[in-house]
Amino acid sequence: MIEHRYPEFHPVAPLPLGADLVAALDFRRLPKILLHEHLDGGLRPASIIELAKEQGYNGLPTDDAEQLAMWFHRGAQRGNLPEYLEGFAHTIAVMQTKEALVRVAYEFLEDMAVDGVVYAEIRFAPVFHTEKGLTQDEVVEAVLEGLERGRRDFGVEFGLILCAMRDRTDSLEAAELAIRWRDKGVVGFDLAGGEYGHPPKKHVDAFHAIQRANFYITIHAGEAFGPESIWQALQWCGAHRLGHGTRLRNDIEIRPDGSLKLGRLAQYILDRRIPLEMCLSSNVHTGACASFEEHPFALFHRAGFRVFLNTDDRLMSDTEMSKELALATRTFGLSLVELEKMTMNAMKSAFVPHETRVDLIRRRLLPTYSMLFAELTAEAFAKQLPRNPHLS
Ligand SMILES: O=c1[nH]cnc2c1ncn2[C@@H]1O[C@H](CO)[C@@H](O)[C@H]1O
Ligand SMILES: [Zn+2]
Repeated sequence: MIEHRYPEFHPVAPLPLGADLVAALDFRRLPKILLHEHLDGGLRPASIIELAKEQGYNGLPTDDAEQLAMWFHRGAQRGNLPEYLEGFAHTIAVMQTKEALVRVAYEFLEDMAVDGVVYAEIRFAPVFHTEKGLTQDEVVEAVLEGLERGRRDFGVEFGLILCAMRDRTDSLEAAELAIRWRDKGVVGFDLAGGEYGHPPKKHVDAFHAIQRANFYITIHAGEAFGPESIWQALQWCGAHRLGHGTRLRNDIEIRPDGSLKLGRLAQYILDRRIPLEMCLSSNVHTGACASFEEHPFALFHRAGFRVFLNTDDRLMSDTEMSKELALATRTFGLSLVELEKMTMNAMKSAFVPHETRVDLIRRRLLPTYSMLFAELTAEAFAKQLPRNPHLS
């Protein structure tokens, strides 16, 4: 594949940046945007053990950090969403005090810095963190405190998304909580939890409250249920983005000649540029996809949908952004142009003001990508030079 961004400026014919060069990149160096990750799905195993001791929680299956990581990962790979979600009982159990919440949020941003993420949206359900007496407002305040400290210390920008849970009946309260905390770090509202049997339209009151406040909505849809759930998320609930959207694949037909026939829903999502927060590892673990190779991410991407990659639950799915990008690059032969495009897609879809998005694109994304293009082009030229036997 010929890959070049500024051929008109180049004195010589552009060189193909072969897939091998791109795949050999250290993916931590790519400036990344993460919009779909759960705070309670990404704790460090060692921190869980320490926090459990501090809070007197005896329910952990082991107090060896490596074993614990493996335990979470094993439990999450059973091929269905309800079992995937079981591990959260333990992470939530150790996130019940102000100190614990501040720490987990702070460590999240430190992990983001190590992974090369420059802007992250993190989500969680405050209602799960009141077992020891914190109010939901105190819970949000503590998480924001940890995130603010993390922003100062690690230079990673963030936005917080509050989740309502689809099997509960208090989504309106969750929406009101999100609205109360907007302008203080909360940037949007989500609906999470088991999808099957819990249609988003049950929560229209919550979504209408968000819409009336001119606020932002993303909804988990099309992960464990089909296009009907995606359609409800968009047309009943007014979602601005979709969490996963994987099963939108069922609304796209591949004709024998390889061309695509889009159903009305898929065409709408394409035309309206609805962002799809895709999560490869998590989808394979929950059974939304049988394998990485069969994941519709590349199909969507190459058909022009506004897609980008995410981690979902770094602990449960044993992943990080660099890993997801490497995996996608190797599985689908992504080029550097495609990686950059996907990162731009994510930044454009963030729930922060337009000016902030443009600023991050200019300051954090474009310069690093330009440098990487230059570096890889130089490497490709160097490979073509005849070997000089006098220089070792
Ligand atoms: O992939 C997912 N699909 C649906 N719900 C999820 C997923 N990962 C986590 N949660 C749910 O969201 C809550 C708030 O963060 C978690 O407690 C978990 O129950
Ligand atoms: Zn999720």
